[in-house]
Amino acid sequence: MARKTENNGPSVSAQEALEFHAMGRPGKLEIVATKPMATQRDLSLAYSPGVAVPVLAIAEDPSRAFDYTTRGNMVAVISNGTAILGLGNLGALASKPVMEGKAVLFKRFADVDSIDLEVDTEDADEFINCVRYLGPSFGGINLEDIKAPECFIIEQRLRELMDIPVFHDDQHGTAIISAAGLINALEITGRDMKTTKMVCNGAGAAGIACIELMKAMGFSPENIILCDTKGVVFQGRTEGMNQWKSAHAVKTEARSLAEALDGADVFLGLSAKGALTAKMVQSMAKNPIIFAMANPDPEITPEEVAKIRTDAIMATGRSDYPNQVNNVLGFPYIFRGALDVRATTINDDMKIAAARALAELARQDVPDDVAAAYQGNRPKFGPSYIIPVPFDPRLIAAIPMAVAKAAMDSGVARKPILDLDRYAQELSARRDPIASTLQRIYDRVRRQPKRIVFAEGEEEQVMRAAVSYVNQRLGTAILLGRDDVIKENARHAGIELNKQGIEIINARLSRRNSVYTDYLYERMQRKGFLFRDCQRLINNDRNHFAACMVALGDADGIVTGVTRNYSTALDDIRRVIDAKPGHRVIGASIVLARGRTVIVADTAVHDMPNAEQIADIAEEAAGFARRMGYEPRLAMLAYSTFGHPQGERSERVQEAVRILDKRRVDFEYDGEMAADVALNSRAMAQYPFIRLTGPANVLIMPAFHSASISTKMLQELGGSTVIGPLLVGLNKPVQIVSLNAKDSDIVNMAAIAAYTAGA
Ligand SMILES: NC(=O)C1=CN([C@@H]2O[C@H](COP(=O)(O)OP(=O)(O)OC[C@H]3O[C@@H](n4cnc5c(N)ncnc54)[C@H](OP(=O)(O)O)[C@@H]3O)[C@@H](O)[C@H]2O)C=CC1
Ligand SMILES: CC(=O)C(=O)O
Ligand SMILES: [Mg+2]
Repeated sequence: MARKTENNGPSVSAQEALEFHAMGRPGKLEIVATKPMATQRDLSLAYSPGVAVPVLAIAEDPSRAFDYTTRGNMVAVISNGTAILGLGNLGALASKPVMEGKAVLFKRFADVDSIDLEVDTEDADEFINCVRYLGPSFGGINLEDIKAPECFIIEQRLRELMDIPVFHDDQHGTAIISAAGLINALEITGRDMKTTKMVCNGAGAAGIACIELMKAMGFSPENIILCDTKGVVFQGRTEGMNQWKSAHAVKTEARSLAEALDGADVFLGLSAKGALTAKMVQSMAKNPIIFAMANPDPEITPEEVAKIRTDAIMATGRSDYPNQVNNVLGFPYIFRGALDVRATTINDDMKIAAARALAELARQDVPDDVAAAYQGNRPKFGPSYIIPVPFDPRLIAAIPMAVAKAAMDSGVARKPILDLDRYAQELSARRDPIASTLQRIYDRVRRQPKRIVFAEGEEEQVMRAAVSYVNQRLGTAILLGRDDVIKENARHAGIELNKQGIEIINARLSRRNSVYTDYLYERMQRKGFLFRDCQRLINNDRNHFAACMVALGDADGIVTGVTRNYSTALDDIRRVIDAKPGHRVIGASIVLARGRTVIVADTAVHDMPNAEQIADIAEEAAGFARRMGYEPRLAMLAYSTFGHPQGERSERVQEAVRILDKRRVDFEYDGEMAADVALNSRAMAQYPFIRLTGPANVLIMPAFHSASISTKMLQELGGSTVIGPLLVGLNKPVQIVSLNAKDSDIVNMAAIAAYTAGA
């Protein structure tokens, strides 16, 4: 069953899907220990006798389970497989791939630990009894793919029996996401909820929950017609009814989906593949809103709709079309927020808050790192972009925050969050380990804001970075460039520069122009530069102008690099700014990998340093590590460890270690050693004389090529996040980004420049 689509998104074949699930360890999940289990002592702590201590503590005070066990961050995804996606009742075992999938999405998107449980019964009471006793294991229960009407009874009963959130994702997750998409689609088509006519096809778990939420949000009950396999759910109908359908039965002459849809504004499809025909779409109102959400195949495809109407807003549940209205946008983040306040339940206020936050996100300008989630096609709020994609990195901060606040306001939070700013930062840190390292830097810069000059002010990503710098309250952003060009480029890119904290300076027209020229000439006159050469550099080269601004105190730091290669930009800057007295300029990169942070140097300046220079690099890097908040344990790396195997390259490193010995530096260091010895305590244990007290957190490379190659490989193959190279040792804060830097990279570098300006 090869799936072909006419869009740019991923399209997968059946074979690919099977191979994906079978490759390596079958399935999509494994359990990883969070504590070391290497020694006898570890065993004594983790298991008998040590484990008895938290047991007794929890027996005395059950809330301690959140401190000593996984409970507070653990959600069970539970199904009996009676409504697997839109595939029908295929049983508990067959539902396992979907449930494993939901569990990994919890982890990937919101750092919620999750496990799937497939319960092999269709009997509601048996199912309830199975789940109700699992409460102590979990912080929340996500029910999935259980068919209506049993799902309503099961969820209702479990909510009564359990004191943790029980949330049937197909009901409420779907309702929240469709509500968010619909809020925006109504806005774009100029409709009012109260008068919008909607037809919901599918009167099961998802359909019923969706229209309940829509009504709670302001849709008029008489304007919503519900349909199922028997047609319209009208007042007086007896066939195929249940109490949940009856609650939404309306007085209408319409009996079929086709009749109901005549003139309707909105179609919500939560039924089955192919349920909506071209003819029905034809009969809908102007600018119809069509959410064909059946999975994996929608009620009608976007291609089919496009053939007959060009005025429709079209969404499906799939990731390979625009406007994916799928509950994956909700459940990870909703549980994140609920867990973080130890909510007893997920109530309507929390659901509506999530829907509104999601809708709001789609209306905001999309920054560079978010554009990457959209394959670089920066979307603009409109018919093809009514809702963010699941990979949108803003979701992790926005949705849990809204949910947690709503939980606190509605009185269901057992552990209210007192510092919401800190919570926002913690949420961002969950998405990307870099965020927690940067958090401290951002915090301090906010307390001591700085004026940063963005030397390439005419570039779009630089303007975005400047706006973000100011919006994040980090200080003033100075954009260097021609005023008219900057304004035109900003207008074209939809960037609002007209705000306090953003200044534009045109080097040629600046009243400081002659002062800077004199300053540069003073420095360069004996290095082959005439006055007019300096004048030209100040007029035309923004790196020189920016460097003079900082050198003469008109700004606190510089960010540059998106239009020049690294070494050219550094040469420009070095004409104006020297090394700090007694220091050597180096490049240091911060590498975040598997929860560890290491600083690698020199990643930018010295090609093949001699022993003296390697020792200097080590000192600079150690100082940098301290300024970043790490107590340095520094490994002088080579291909050999303590003399084996011998080689000329290693001798230079050995010599550098001896130089550091003589200098009596005040940090831990040792070498020469191979990278595995430096980073792995077991490998390190083979050298009992080693002077490091633990695995190294600063790695000094023997040469530029090994530094550059290893950090780039870590980034590309190891999935590590690398910040840098950061310039260290200059007398003034300057950071040079890479040519392909995104706005978020530029803001980080600006923040680091501002941070070092205060150091
Ligand atoms: N995009 C998303 O995020 C989500 C999408 N869905 C999709 O919604 C669909 C329903 O799921 P769910 O509510 O959990 O399942 P349920 O089994 O609880 O309900 C299915 C409902 O669909 C109706 N139905 C089935 N086929 C048709 C048809 N051809 N025409 C009209 N109605 C039909 C059934 O009618 P009857 O009552 O007469 O049997 C029933 O009311 C699935 O395709 C699923 O993939 C679900 C959750 C999330
Ligand atoms: C997305 C989802 O949960 C479903 O289709 O059932
Ligand atoms: Mg589902």
